Amino acid sequence: MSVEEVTDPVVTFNDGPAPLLEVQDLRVRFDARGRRVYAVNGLSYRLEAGQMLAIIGESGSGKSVSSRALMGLLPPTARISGSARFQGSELLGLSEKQMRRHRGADIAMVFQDPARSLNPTMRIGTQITEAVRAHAGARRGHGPHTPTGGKPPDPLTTKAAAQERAVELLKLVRLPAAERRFHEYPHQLSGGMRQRVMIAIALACDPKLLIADEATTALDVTTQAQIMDLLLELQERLGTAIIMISHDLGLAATYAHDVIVMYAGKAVEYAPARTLFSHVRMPYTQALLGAIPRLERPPHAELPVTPGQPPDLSSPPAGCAFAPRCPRATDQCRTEAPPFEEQETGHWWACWHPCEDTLSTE
Ligand SMILES: Nc1ncnc2c1ncn2[C@@H]1O[C@H](COP(=O)(O)OP(=O)(O)OP(=O)(O)O)[C@@H](O)[C@H]1O
Repeated sequence: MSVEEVTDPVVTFNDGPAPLLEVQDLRVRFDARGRRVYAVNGLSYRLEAGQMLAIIGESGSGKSVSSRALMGLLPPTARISGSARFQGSELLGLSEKQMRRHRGADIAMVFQDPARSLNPTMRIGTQITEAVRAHAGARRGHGPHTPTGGKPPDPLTTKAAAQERAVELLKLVRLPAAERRFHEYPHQLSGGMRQRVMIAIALACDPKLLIADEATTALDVTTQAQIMDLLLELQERLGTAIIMISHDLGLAATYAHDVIVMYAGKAVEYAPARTLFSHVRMPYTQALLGAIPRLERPPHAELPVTPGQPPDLSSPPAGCAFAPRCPRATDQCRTEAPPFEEQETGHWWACWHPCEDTLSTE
């Protein structure tokens, strides 16, 4: 089977005003060393400005790959198809130069490991100042150190103004003693502080969309809650839309407006958070809910969802990918993939034998 041969009907949304981001039938496969991996297999969703969408699922379900595809951050072995329209314009298929414009001005990403993303040899103030100047340059179509081609330079490309903005950003992300920390190196900061710095760098471009990929996973639960509160506050104050990628349904339930549950590269359930958690339909979501991480669980431990493993994405099964692990599975599930459809208003799922409300967590 190849991605091109997949016959799932393409999800279509009811007409309405164009959202900030509309992803339609996103597919990503990797071709390397004679092996083909079907990492994302027809993902569709909409994200409105100022909203938070959580993408949830076990390790390997395609959460990161689907988001990196939007940012043009996948290796050349990736084959991408579908559509991702950001403010009405297509992101997929852009050249690296065109994509850099978006990364520099509209969309930013924060990753799990701030220690690796920050330069250990540079003071954090310098790193944020550079980001501010680079984005100001990108807005004007030039870098901080390149000629302006007759255009007046953006004030933020000057060092002093950019430094001032950098301190402002550190205060915005509530870094304690921002002015002092400005002169420190990453190793002098705690993990939570470093993540605040990464968020400050991401905000340097005033993004309309922030993708937080397991941004709090490496942190202890208290710091995790502080960072999530910060993201929520920024979203409310600045109107930034957020895609939160996480293993953690508890975080999604607390912070997100909408939730997508992914399994084996597909969305299997998608609804406003309140609907999803009070009327779980997909047995996989039900299994995840039974496995919300306990406080003592190590942060990177696999979710003990339900016995069995997700399928090998180099040979996806013909029927429902969750069938081999699903207590409700029948022969139909093993042979025929259930369509992903809006089965109740605003609530999408892909299951032949969905859970009834009596099984929900209400
Ligand atoms: N560069 C690559 N080449 C081949 N396969 C890849 C590549 N990157 C990711 N994959 C595969 O794509 C699938 C989806 O990976 P992805 O990182 O999106 O999962 P995830 O849900 O984000 O998992 P995690 O929570 O562990 O980050 C996995 O099977 C992974 O092994």
